[in-house]
Amino acid sequence: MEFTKMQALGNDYIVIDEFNEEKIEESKKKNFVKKICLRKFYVGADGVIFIQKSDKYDVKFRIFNADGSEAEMCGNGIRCFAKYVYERILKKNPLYVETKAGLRICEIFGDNKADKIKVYMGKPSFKPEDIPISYNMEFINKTLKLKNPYIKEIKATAISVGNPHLIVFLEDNNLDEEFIRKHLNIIGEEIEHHNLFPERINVHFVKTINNNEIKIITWERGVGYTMACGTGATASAVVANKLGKTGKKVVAHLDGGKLEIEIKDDGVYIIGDAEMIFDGKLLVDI
Ligand SMILES: N[C@@H](CCC[C@H](N)C(=O)O)C(=O)O
Repeated sequence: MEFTKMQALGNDYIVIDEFNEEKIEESKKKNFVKKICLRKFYVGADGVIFIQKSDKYDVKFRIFNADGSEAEMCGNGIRCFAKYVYERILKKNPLYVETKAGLRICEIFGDNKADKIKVYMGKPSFKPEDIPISYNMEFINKTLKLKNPYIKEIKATAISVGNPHLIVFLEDNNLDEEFIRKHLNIIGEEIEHHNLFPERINVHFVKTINNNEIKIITWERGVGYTMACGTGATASAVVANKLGKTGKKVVAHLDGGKLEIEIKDDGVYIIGDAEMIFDGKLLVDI
């Protein structure tokens, strides 16, 4: 079985091209993803992207986390996907992409190659049912009770950008980066599985640098610590703007690099790149 390893901001994915034929049976996808993402035994990645035919738009994007769960959207993954589709399947620009979160539009910059990709990320929502969160009103700057030994409660905001995110500002919680990095495995894991979030949640610890820059440490649902999360950066920028911390154009600094985010009336846009690392052929049965 052939695959391509790609990365965007250090968020790494195995891309499987099923545009013309299904390579992994639907019922086997979850277990396949869980195994192939194991870094010591197989290829290793934060997740797997499947490229499929769409009945509605140009092409269909499916993203699975390393634990085998299927997510609705992925901001870094969709740039990897768009680069692959544009360079190897369909030279169409912009690309209209079907995702579990709805339509996403990828505009490609570059002559023959997709050097940069601008993605329309849709409209964010704070509605509890969209996230989902078991709370009777919008969860904006509210207190979340925790049980770990390091921190008893945090002030945070829950938002959906197609997938669920909880945004925690370090400055609003008197926390510093070193503390979060040290205890991220415990705190991130607890929040991801908190009973307020029936479908679990991605968690981001954000520091406001100035009116147009933020810094983010990410814990991803179904993966754990990752070097970046595109939907998480989008969500963080929207919440920072909503809380009056930043303007509508923000540069997010992530452990894997920088992402540009712009909030407009019709939704949010991100601009960044993606890279093909290698093509591979799986020699073991998974
Ligand atoms: N890394 C991604 C998000 C991938 C999905 C996420 N872990 C979820 O379960 O919602 C990104 O760049 O957005």
